[in-house]
Amino acid sequence: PGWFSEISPMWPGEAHSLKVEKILFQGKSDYQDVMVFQSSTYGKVLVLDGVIQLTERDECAYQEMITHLPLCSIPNPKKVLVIGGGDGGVLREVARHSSVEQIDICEIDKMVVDVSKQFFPDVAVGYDDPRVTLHVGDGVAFLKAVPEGTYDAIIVDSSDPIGPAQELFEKPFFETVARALRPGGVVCTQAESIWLHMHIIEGIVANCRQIFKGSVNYAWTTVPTYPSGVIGFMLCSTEGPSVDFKNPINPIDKDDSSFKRPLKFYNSEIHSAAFCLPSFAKKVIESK
Ligand SMILES: NCCCN[C@H]1CC[C@H](NCCCN)CC1
Repeated sequence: PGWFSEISPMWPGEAHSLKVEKILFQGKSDYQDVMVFQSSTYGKVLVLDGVIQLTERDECAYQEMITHLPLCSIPNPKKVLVIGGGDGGVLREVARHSSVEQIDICEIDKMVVDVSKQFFPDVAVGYDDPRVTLHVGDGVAFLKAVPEGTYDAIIVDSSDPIGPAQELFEKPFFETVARALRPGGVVCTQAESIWLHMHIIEGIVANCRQIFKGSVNYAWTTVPTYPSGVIGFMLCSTEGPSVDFKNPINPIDKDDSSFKRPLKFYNSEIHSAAFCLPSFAKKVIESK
């Protein structure tokens, strides 16, 4: 009864609101406030420190795009690491790729994992895959301990730069990611909104161009319940076999009945379209 408004200094002067039917969980972990509520029109909603992380109605857009943009750009991904993403949605999408043999996930906040398993079973289903290993801890420390060149793909499903994910937007972190990737390996990170965070994106692109000597591209998609209705991704590859992010080489948009649930959002056309940028963003991103 009433409305939840997502008010934050990260998007001053605006707030997306959702009508609340019932608050289902409220807690405080070692890292952040955790809340789940039943919304009137977007299903259940997960909120961390007052910021919407996912809703049942539109989480498919973000989870499918952040996963399939990198994994459909390289041949036969085998070893995949997810940093963050404790809700399990990215794991669910990675598990669709039959070439994948090992899926590691490093999530700092165990409460996010437990709350997702309790309230978002269709998202946390990703943990059921036998290839998945959960590490609860700091992604930066995890990556430093990983042998060089371990992973084919790393997906950084982080929250925003204010809070526990702050260091996942800084240069040292990108250097540990590059070291953990094989030659021609790929990383896809949550990279904010071109409407709200062009300055943050500018900094991320500049860092990535210095660190990743393969391809560096920015893609974006629509997620109605994220501020400004869009969210972006940095797609980078290390020096080695070339990666053309804009043309998927192993599209999985065929309606393959072998998947328990068909894809709701991703397909090979929207993959390529995701890299088409409006001029104000193109100017900044492609000039770095
Ligand atoms: N697996 C779903 C996790 C979602 N990650 C992030 C949650 C916070 C959200 N803020 C958007 C801020 C405006 N760009 C970005 C995605």
